[in-house]
Amino acid sequence: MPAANLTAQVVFATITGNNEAVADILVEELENQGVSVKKSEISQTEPEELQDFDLGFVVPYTYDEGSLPDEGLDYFDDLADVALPDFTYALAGSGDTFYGDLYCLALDSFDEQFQKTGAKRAGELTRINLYPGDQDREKLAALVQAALAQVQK
Ligand SMILES: Cc1cc2nc3c(=O)[nH]c(=O)nc-3n(C[C@H](O)[C@H](O)[C@H](O)COP(=O)(O)O)c2cc1C
Repeated sequence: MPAANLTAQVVFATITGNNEAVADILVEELENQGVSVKKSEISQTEPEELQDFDLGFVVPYTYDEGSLPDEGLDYFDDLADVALPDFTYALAGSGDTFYGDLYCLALDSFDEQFQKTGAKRAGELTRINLYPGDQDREKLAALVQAALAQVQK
C-alpha cells in the first residue's frame, strides 16, 4: 500500500509544550511521507478512534514518580478494552533524564496497555529529553519509517 493511502492519529499530552513539539515532528514526518494525519489532545480523544486509522502514535509526558498524565487516565484505562488486532502503534515522549529510572516511564505503561489490545508496536520506545532537538528529529523520523514499514508488510 503506498503511504499516500495511509492514515494516522497522533495523540499527545502536554503541560509545558515539549510533547506537543514531539507530536508536531511526528505529524510533519508522516505528512512528508504522504500520510493523512489527525493530531489529537489526549483528554479530547477516545481510544476507539484508533480503529479509524491505519497507524497510531501516543506521545505522553511523564509526571510525579513516573506517573501518567492525569488528563490521560481515562484514555489509558479505556484503551485496554479496545480491540486493535494487528494494528500498528508507536510510542514517543518527552521526559527528563534527571528522573533516572523513572525517565519517560509513561511510555512503558502505554506499551503494556497497548499489548492488551492485540496491537503490535513498531520501533522502540522513543524517549526524548525535554524539548526535541535535531537528533531527536532523526529518531522520530526513524520511528515513522519503522511504523510505515510495519503497516505496509
Ligand atoms: C513535578 C514534575 C515531575 C516530573 N516527573 C518526571 C518523571 O517521573 N519522569 C520523567 O521522565 N520526567 C518527569 N518530569 C519531567 C517532564 O516529563 C518533562 O519536563 C517533560 O518534557 C514535560 O513535557 P511537556 O512539556 O509536554 O509537559 C517531571 C516534571 C515535573 C515538573
